[in-house]
Amino acid sequence: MMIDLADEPSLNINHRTAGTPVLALQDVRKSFGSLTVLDGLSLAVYPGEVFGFLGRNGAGKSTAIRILMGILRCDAGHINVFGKSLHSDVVGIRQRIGYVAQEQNMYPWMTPKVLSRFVRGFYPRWDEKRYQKLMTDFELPPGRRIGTFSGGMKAKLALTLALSTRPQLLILDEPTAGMDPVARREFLDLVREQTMQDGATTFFSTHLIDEIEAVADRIGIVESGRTVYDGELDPLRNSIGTWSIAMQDYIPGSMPGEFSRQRLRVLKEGERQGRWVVSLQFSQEVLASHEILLAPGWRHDSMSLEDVFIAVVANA
Ligand SMILES: Nc1ncnc2c1ncn2[C@@H]1O[C@H](COP(=O)(O)OP(=O)(O)OP(=O)(O)O)[C@@H](O)[C@H]1O
Repeated sequence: MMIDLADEPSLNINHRTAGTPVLALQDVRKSFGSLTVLDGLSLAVYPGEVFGFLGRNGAGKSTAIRILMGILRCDAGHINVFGKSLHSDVVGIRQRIGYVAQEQNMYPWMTPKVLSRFVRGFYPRWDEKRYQKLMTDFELPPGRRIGTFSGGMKAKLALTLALSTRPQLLILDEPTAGMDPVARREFLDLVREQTMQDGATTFFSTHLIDEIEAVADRIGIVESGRTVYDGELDPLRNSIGTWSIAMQDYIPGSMPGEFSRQRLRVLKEGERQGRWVVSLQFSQEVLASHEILLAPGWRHDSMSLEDVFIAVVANA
């Protein structure tokens, strides 16, 4: 039986339109000299969601975030935050954003206690009670010099600061780098809990797949400065499958089922441990219908989210 693929398979943008986006990037471009880092990046983040921004090292995540924070200017494209153009009111917009950078550059001679006195003046919504509570929850010593903190402690302090501004948008740039697994889980749980409490929106950059799985409602995958997927995790996971067959049974060019090569996307195929392995992406309708009839000798192999991510970025 031929399978009828109603839609062309694609990795295109599939927005869930839940109101006006809190954050919208459209065709954003940025180069450093001859190096193009953002090559038409587009994505939208909706109110109340945790959006995982996923990409390999060097994909352009931090550059995009630095542009969002007004630290860098893009060469072209449009950025809207809270429904208005970023450049119309960078300062006002920043006051409503909590930002945790990849590396913490805090004055090493300050203590958390002194730091809160220093920072609160910049943020009209500063919540000292919350600051104290989070410091206690994270077991951060209020009177110790920040220069003596470990990387994980600094990241927790940065999150504490960001959340104490009662942000409407929390932007986290690979915040758990350098944390042990227990601390990382604690950190992610807190992000989830606090943002749900406030109804805030979170934009979370990482290259760690398990973090995304733990917290994100939707994801954007960036590769070479372009969005290669923007949507929920399950449809992406469900649209990709891997099948394999023993090498001696493989007929070159054959497929694991009766479907035409033109109507699907071959993400990867090749020999691995004596088997011919094929990773394919289908239209979601076909997968939802469970109509894939395997040709003799083929078996369906399970795929982790990491496999899915690798398949997607390798073909971007
Ligand atoms: N100021 C700069 N001048 C020149 N090149 C830069 C600059 N900032 C970033 N780059 C380059 O831009 C590319 C993307 O870097 P970026 O830090 O945005 O990636 P990333 O996705 O955040 O990576 P990672 O996960 O490793 O942090 C890299 O090749 C980097 O070397």
